[in-house]
Amino acid sequence: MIVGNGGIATDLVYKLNGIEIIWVIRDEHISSHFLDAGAAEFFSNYLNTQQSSEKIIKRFRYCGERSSGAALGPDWHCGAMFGNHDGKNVIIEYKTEVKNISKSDLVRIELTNGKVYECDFVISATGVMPNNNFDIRDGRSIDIASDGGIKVDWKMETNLSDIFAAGDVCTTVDWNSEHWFQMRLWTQARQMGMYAAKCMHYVHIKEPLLQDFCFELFTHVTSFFGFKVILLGLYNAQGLDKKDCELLVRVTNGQEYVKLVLQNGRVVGAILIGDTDLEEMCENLILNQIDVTNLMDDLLDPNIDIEDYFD
Ligand SMILES: NC(=O)c1ccc[n+]([C@@H]2O[C@H](COP(=O)([O-])OP(=O)(O)OC[C@H]3O[C@@H](n4cnc5c(N)ncnc54)[C@H](O)[C@@H]3O)[C@@H](O)[C@H]2O)c1
Repeated sequence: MIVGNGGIATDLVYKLNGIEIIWVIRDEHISSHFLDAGAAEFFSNYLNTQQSSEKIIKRFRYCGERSSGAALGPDWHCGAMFGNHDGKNVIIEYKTEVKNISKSDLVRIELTNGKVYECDFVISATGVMPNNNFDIRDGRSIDIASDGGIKVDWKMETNLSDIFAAGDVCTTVDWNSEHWFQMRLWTQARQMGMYAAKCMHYVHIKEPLLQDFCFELFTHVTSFFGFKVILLGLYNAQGLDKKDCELLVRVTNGQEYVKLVLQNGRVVGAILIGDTDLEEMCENLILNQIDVTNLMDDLLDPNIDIEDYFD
């Protein structure tokens, strides 16, 4: 049984083969932490896919076996994992949670929807919680945000001067980034860590500092069910009034899912699944805020090379 609907759960459902999986999610569609209902529908055909061979990866791969150091990033698991079941079968239990777990020979799980399952093991992948449980020797206290994270300003500094926080433990407050928002992801943790070090140095040498450009635009690149997934800007209209937004969607089953989020005729976010080759165009459209009202019909027309248009 896999409990949770985020990155780890989605990765594992794809990577585990030769096994029967019961996937317990609180939401109405899979992978809701990242995807909208349309994208989840696109992936629904791949739930029982047996992953055969790894695609060739053209980037440096991290390995945790020989050394310690940075997080493994997308290499936190290697290759496919096989059980001893004939084939693969994924059963999804929507809009439910675990009510009770007990252990005899097998693990017995009672769900809030009344169903009871017995399984060999349970993987709980229900996200991260900031660990804010520490004391400062001189009795001063650090400001904590409502989600439990340590509040940091745009220089990653807490309310106590010379104390900085970065990554999952912190919560960004009053950051004026139009197209960026915080999400507890290893990519952001890494960027924040490097940026915090730079901020500390600049505070120390008392020189002015500009906010790092990686906080200008939310970007996350990953892969789900063997497809490249790129999330840009306010890709799910995060923080926007949905009434003001328009969506442009192009779906080619088995190949790609493209969704652009527009507000006042300007692209503010995008979900790109598959080898769409649209990421650079979307990034530029979001950052430049070009009015595309007159181009709506052409923007996702596969017969028009829209990138040339903007060049
Ligand atoms: N290196 C990588 O490529 C990689 C891959 C996956 C995840 N991660 C990282 O690992 C961390 C944890 O990942 P994750 O998948 O656990 O978290 P996540 O934040 O991606 O998703 C958490 C999910 O759990 C659900 N949830 C929360 N409480 C629940 C409950 N009581 N019952 C059922 N569902 C519940 C939420 O609705 C959400 O869908 C994240 O920071 C993530 O960035 C890294």
